[in-house]
Amino acid sequence: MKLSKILEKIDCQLMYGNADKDITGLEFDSRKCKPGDLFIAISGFESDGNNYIDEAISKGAVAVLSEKEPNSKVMNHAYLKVPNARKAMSKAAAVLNGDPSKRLKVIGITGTNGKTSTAYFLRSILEYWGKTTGIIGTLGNYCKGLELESEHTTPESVEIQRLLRAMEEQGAEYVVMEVSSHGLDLYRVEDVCFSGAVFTNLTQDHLDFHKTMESYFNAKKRLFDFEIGYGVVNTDDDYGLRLYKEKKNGKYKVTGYGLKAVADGKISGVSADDKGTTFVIDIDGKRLPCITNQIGGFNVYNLSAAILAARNEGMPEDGILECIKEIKGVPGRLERIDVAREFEVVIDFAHTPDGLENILKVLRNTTKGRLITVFGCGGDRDVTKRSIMGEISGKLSDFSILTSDNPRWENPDRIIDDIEEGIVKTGGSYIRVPDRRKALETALKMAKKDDMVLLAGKGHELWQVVNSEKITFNEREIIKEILKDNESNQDK
Ligand SMILES: CC(=O)N[C@H]1[C@@H](OP(=O)(O)OP(=O)(O)OC[C@H]2O[C@@H](n3ccc(=O)[nH]c3=O)[C@H](O)[C@@H]2O)O[C@H](CO)[C@@H](O)[C@@H]1O[C@H](C)C(=O)N[C@@H](C)C(=O)N[C@H](CCC(=O)O)C(=O)O
Ligand SMILES: Nc1ncnc2c1ncn2[C@@H]1O[C@H](COP(=O)(O)OP(=O)(O)OP(=O)(O)O)[C@@H](O)[C@H]1O
Ligand SMILES: N[C@H](CCC[C@H](N)C(=O)O)C(=O)O
Ligand SMILES: [Mg+2]
Repeated sequence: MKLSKILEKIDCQLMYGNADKDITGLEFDSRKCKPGDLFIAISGFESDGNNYIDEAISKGAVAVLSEKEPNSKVMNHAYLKVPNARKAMSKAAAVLNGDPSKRLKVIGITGTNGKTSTAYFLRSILEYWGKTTGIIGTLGNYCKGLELESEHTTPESVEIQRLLRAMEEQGAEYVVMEVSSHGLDLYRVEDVCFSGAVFTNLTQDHLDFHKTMESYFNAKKRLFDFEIGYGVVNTDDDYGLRLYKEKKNGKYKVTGYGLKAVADGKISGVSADDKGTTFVIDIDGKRLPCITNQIGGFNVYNLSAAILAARNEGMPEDGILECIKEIKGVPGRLERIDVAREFEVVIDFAHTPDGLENILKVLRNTTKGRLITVFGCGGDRDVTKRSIMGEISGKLSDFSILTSDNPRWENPDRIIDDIEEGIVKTGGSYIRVPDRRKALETALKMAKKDDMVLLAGKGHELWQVVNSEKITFNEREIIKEILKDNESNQDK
């Protein structure tokens, strides 16, 4: 595509060069630049892309986009100055990829917890309706057999637009997409045209990045400031209720859901056993009797959000209710591992205070014996959530094993110190086992008849991030190996 086509759509000044050049791709990382790319120089939190312009050019970039004045003459290479490089990058990506979200129906899901779960449920429901549906989120990006790599839950705008185009080419009519607060703050979804948006909840996480809950909320709220078709909002959540009240009489329809009276989609009659859950949603004078194989109070919320979004898309209610009866669970969320022992093992992705509290309450209700919890907290992330999670586990578990969960550049022992600060307040029993494999061994050795071992925090993750290295760590496999070793030791 000619650079001039992109220029037409963005607020920019052409400082050098001409706009007649052909641009074949966009790249914000100089190390990955290819011939024909437009290099976007971003001033980041860690470094400044402007320092890598020469490298980008040496790798073949033919044009540069930046917020800064050019400091070396890049006459042969068009140089565009923009007020906001991330916003310009998003627009350029949409233009270069032919604005796929204008033809697709993209449903964005935001909130602290439950995005992946709600997205998976919604995709299953839409596909049951016969709609080809792509998904973008924490578990990867998929569409009808196509699998596309990306690093983030909500990828960079350049990747998002590329993914949406690929999904459209794959025949997608719908795309369900997790929208993280980082994604919103860093303008990754600025040029995605959303058919609808869901808000699951807002509880403490990511304060390393947002600093305060208010600015975290404001980031999430941006999804609802776009020109969206409708909103589906959890009104049992305090921040959700604020959002609902603010947007209720606005430009688009907002459906509140929850157990409390204010909801438009009012949930009641929740009843669960270990095989599933039943509940009712009253909406627009109708009763929707929901029967599902899924358990966990939080999944009642996740399913309700998915049901109401599908309903807003025009899917017939009987199809939705039929689909949720046997809907597929989400990998790494409340996932029971078949250990063939008298105790049970569950893997879950709880990595926030609210997530951990919820999963522990669910398991407490279904466990006759002791609840043994293995968990840690991510390094280089919200430090203040650690002691709160320690406190929660101390109160709700019979025994906690404090271990590592992606220490990244931090010292694992220091992270555990922070968790320990919270757990000691409760008087709950615990030990520190920083090596996660040893922590799993300890838990499995302790577990007796009717006990439940919860492995929290890693969920679907098949790795442990130590410094910048991603070391293979597959909890499902490791559990099996440990149990096999224990068996053969007993046989000796
Ligand atoms: C806090 C955050 O989100 N940071 C993102 C941000 O990084 P940054 O601004 O610090 O970038 P930087 O390292 O300073 O570099 C500035 C620019 O120079 C470029 N560069 C750098 C070095 C070089 O040699 N050449 C070069 O061109 C970089 O590519 C970048 O464009 O912009 C980068 C690229 O534009 C992102 O990769 C990076 O994500 C980091 C790695 C990250 O870990 N993000 C996580 C926290 C995240 O986004 N998580 C959310 C939430 C998950 C959830 O709760 O579900 C997600 O959506 O995944
Ligand atoms: N609606 C919910 N409310 C509170 N906790 C939830 C909810 N849904 C799931 N959880 C808990 O949070 C964990 C993460 O769920 P899920 O992966 O769906 O969230 P997410 O918002 O996608 O997280 P991430 O921000 O890491 O992408 C689950 O394993 C479960 O313990
Ligand atoms: N999306 C979350 C995932 C956390 C997963 C947990 N295993 C950790 O590393 O803290 C984050 O980036 O904060
Ligand atoms: Mg997710």
